[in-house]
Amino acid sequence: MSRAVLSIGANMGDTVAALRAVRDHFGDRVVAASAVHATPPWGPVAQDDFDNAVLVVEAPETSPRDWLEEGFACERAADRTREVRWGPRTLDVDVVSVSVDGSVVVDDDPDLTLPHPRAHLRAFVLIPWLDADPDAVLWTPTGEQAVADLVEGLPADERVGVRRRDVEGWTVVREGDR
Ligand SMILES: Nc1ncnc2c1ncn2[C@@H]1O[C@H](COP(=O)(O)OP(=O)(O)OP(=O)(O)O)[C@@H](O)[C@H]1O
Ligand SMILES: Nc1nc2c(c(=O)[nH]1)N=C(CO)CN2
Repeated sequence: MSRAVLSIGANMGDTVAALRAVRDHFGDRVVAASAVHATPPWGPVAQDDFDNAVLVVEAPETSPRDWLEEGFACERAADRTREVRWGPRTLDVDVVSVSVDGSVVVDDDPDLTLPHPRAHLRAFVLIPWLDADPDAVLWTPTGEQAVADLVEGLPADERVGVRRRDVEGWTVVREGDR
């Protein structure tokens, strides 16, 4: 079984519709979904706040590259353009981590680096991930770390800006609930 943690985000257009479209795309393969979180922009570009969520998806026989390609397909469907690195976008789908038959995939391929090399720094990834899976663990070059501990270690000002939203029709599914 292949399992991926996907970080999805948007800060242009109908952001909630864009996140919903990704969730609908993965359908029954979504085994956990965080709440939608409003998050201040991470990175050097001044821009509007994002809406972010984390989906955990599972399916047999799906390679890491397949998960990435499906994310790209969702981005294309949202008319995503890549103008400025870390700039505003209608949809971003990042593959945070993949495991196959329980083993974490570690790869430094620039086209698909796993786990995502900046995930451990990002409140907009870690806080929603913790919401979907309170026991989540992230592989890092210095060993596995509980996502709860990574969140604790973030600067307080990055944590407080991330706010859980109550979005009509968006059901939170916690790991193990299904
Ligand atoms: N784990 C990953 N998830 C998604 N894309 C990845 C990953 N590793 C490498 N990439 C590559 O990164 C490229 C740029 O992706 P994108 O424009 O979404 O980056 P970004 O969202 O601006 O920045 P960041 O990578 O810091 O999230 C993609 O073409 C993709 O091939
Ligand atoms: N809060 C937040 N900030 C970002 C995001 C994102 O999804 N959420 N995506 C970015 C593109 O790489 C850059 N900055």
